[in-house]
Amino acid sequence: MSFDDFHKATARALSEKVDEICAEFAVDETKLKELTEYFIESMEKGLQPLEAGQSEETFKGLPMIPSFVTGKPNGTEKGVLLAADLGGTNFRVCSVDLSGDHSFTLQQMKSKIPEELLEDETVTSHDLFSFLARRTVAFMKKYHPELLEEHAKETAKPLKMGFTFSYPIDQKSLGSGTLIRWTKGFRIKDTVGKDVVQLYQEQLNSVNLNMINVVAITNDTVGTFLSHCYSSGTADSLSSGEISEPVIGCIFGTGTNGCYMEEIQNITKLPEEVKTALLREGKTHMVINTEWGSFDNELKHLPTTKYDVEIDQKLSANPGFHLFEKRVSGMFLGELLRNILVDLHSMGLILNQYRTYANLPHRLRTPFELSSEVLSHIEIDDSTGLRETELSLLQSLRLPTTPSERVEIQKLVRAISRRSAYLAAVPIAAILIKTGALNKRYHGEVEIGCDGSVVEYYPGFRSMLRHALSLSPIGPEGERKVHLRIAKDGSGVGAALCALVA
Ligand SMILES: Nc1ncnc2c1ncn2[C@@H]1O[C@H](COP(=O)(O)OP(=O)(O)O)[C@@H](O)[C@H]1O
Repeated sequence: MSFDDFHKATARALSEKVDEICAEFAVDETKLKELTEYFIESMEKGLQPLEAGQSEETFKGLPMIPSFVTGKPNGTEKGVLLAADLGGTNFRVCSVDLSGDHSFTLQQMKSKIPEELLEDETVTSHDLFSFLARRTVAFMKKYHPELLEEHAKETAKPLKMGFTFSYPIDQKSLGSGTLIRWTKGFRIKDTVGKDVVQLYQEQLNSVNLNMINVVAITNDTVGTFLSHCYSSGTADSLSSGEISEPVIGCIFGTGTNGCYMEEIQNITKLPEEVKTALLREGKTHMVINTEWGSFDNELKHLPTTKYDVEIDQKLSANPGFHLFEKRVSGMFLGELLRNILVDLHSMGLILNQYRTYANLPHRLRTPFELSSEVLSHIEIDDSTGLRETELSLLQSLRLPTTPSERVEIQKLVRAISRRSAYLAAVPIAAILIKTGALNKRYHGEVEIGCDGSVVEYYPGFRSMLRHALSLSPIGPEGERKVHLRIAKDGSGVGAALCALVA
């Protein structure tokens, strides 16, 4: 065989293998229906008390965590509040001034979480929470020296803070929460089982910020929902004739999660005395943090490729958990592509200038090095010879590629993102069906408040999600009633709103 023929044969073999992999990533109408039905079943189970012998730590179903938030803001709330937000990549401290007319002003300081807090196995809770307290001091000094001064006086009132903590916690009240398990990077063992509000407050006290009272803990998803409720229904949207109702808050960023309002009657896992007390106060609904990243941890219905198994079992901090998240969220999209490329290389189909695995560029061998942002550039590259893809891969991974390899890489990227967006439609369709939201009121139009870089910036993510909604059991008619809204600064404002009602 000539050199040229050999190359053509390899390119053909690569293309065939890639098509085979892409087919494994496909999610069709039947699968969407099956997944949506199973999601509804999982929600119903998750609202019930744990069975004998089960614990929050080992429970494999949908966590469906009661948030103790029992009302939706309507945009008339007022006041200055503080908020802190610990996500998977950043820690933010903000002050929020709610003006009472659906608008607010926000000041914030964002700090990247240092690598060693995420990776070092010897890190303790003290290390993490003292970092958070030090960043809080930095924020107060920079943006609110007047409040610090004020608080030197004895007459000063404490400042309320809401803490957005985007990891599964067990809550018994709005003001405390025990960590169930870390997800998205952290591995700090001694935090599990502890009240993270208390850990944060102790460190704030020890840096002389005891005038800050952490009064509410919430989840980024619940925060997104509340903030969306506060901003929604402005004069602008009403004059455009919209009468849609906020029903879901969701995140598609480093991780993925969602929340909605459930009838308190249906939350049978709430202790009877709590339920009766709430109902006596006239509360009828509570926001449920579904923790949908954990949907189908038993892998009864989720589409699963060998790459999903590899990432979950060998490369993630929490094997066997958050399996939905590992197929959908920003943290895993690039890692899926990286694993596929390494596998195709091991079959001799791609990157053949590197003889062995050990010869591959270091970055291609490093787990979680390839960010979904790179995939977002490849997704829409229509330049000649996919030059932008070439540059993106060179820049991010120091990886040179041939034009025909790039065509195959783009196919893979599109298959990975499409599966992510299609799966993202499943919980949304399921919640709309379970709550009957599309049949309520006259038109049944609903708003979904979304936050996170993937839903905000990944090209085509929202339209793919919508397409999947139209294929799902809510059908094209249901899909048309859904308004996806980006909830900006959701978690900060949401936490402030939580602190306000605490
Ligand atoms: N332009 C982009 N396109 C696609 N994904 C992005 C983009 N920018 C950031 N991301 C991904 O989004 C995730 C970060 O999500 P983000 O919502 O910004 O933060 P977090 O979820 O940690 O609060 C990362 O996985 C990152 O790779």
